[in-house]
Amino acid sequence: MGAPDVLSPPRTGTRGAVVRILERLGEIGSRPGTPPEVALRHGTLVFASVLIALLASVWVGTYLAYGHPVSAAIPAAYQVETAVGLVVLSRTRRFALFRGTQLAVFLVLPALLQASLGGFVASSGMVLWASFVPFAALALLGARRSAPWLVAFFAEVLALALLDPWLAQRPAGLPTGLVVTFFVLNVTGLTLCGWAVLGYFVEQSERARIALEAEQERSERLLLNVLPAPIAARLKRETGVIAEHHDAVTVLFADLVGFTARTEVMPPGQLVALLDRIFSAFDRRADAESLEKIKTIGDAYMVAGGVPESRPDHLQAVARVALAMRADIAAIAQEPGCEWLAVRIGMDTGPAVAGVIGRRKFIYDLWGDTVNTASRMESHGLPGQIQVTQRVAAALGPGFRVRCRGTLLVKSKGPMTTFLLEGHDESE
Ligand SMILES: Nc1ncnc2c1ncn2[C@@H]1O[C@H](COP(=O)(O)OP(=O)(O)OP(=O)(O)O)[C@@H](O)[C@H]1O
Repeated sequence: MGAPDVLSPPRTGTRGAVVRILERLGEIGSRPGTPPEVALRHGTLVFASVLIALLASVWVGTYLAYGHPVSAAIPAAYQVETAVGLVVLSRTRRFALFRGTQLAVFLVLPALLQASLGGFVASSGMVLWASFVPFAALALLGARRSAPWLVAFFAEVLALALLDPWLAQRPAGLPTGLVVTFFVLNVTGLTLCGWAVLGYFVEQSERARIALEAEQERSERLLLNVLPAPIAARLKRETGVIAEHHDAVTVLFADLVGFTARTEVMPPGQLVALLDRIFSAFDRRADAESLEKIKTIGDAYMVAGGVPESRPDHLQAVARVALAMRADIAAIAQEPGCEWLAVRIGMDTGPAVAGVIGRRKFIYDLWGDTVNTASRMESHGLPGQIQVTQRVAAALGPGFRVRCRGTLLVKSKGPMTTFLLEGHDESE
């Protein structure tokens, strides 16, 4: 069962190239086995750090050009710190260390740069960049653990505000046009970084959501393969045993006669393939009548009607399936090498308890006298025949042809009059 294509990000064109780069970045800080959502956070910070380090070149170049090497050294220090941090991260995979230093450096450096340039106005509000820190902390650490970073940012802005009159006495003296340009750059740059990081986050979460949905759908399909839908729904809501009494159900057991003996002469692969072919045909017959396949037990097949939801025609539906199963086996037995194949079918109808028991490898099953008797009808039956109880024969109704077999001594039950279901007249 292949995963749907929606899971795969685009692999071609510019978008594909960007996705590949982002994925590589995400791998840098993640140990093998890191859950995808955690790796996503790692990748986001690495991506943001690299993006901002690249943008920092604009400030480094400009301050150098205008003769402010100390101010230029501050964004350059961020670039060096990021490069060293990434190398250490890729070697140690200690993401917490990288995260802590990145946040701290990104909180402190814009404030230092602002101070070096002469306060809020002269630096074009450089401390704005530090507002990125509480947002990043929120995304990386969650609301509670990011609170100290928010407080630290506020404290920093307050300290700079208090120091501003003093800092403003030593302005960097950059041309007004450049100061305004930097205001524009700081505001737009910060917005661009925020947008890109948020966009990356949204894109990744969307992919994770789609992957999760596909996964849920797969498990749902698997669950519905082994449990009837209403029972699966109940099992998801409730814990504990599910056992429901049903007044009227019909149970069928079908056993492949001589199959066990064949295991000694037929290659196992061939035998299993034949069993698969037969049981798949039986599955189709049960599905066609909307009956609940209960299980296979070795070379036996069990199906029931009237569970988990009651239906008035449970007996007739199971009887039709019994005849169809017998016809399927008769057809396969015509094939060369399969002449030995025959099926013995038993049926009974009446009350039963149906449900799910156990905690592991559980299945939906049925219990009670009706089930035991249906099993006995099969085990005391004849190859190629459908043996049914008197109550089945009496309730089948028009269209079904039955013949009395006689009285049998049935294990655990004593003498029982049984019947053989011979056919069904479609016209009835
Ligand atoms: N849910 C079920 N699935 C498969 N087989 C079942 C189920 N319930 C009952 N049977 C089978 O029905 C048959 C008859 O059951 P019953 O309880 O009358 O026999 P028993 O006393 O257990 O005797 P034994 O198991 O020795 O044949 C048993 O072979 C039992 O395995």
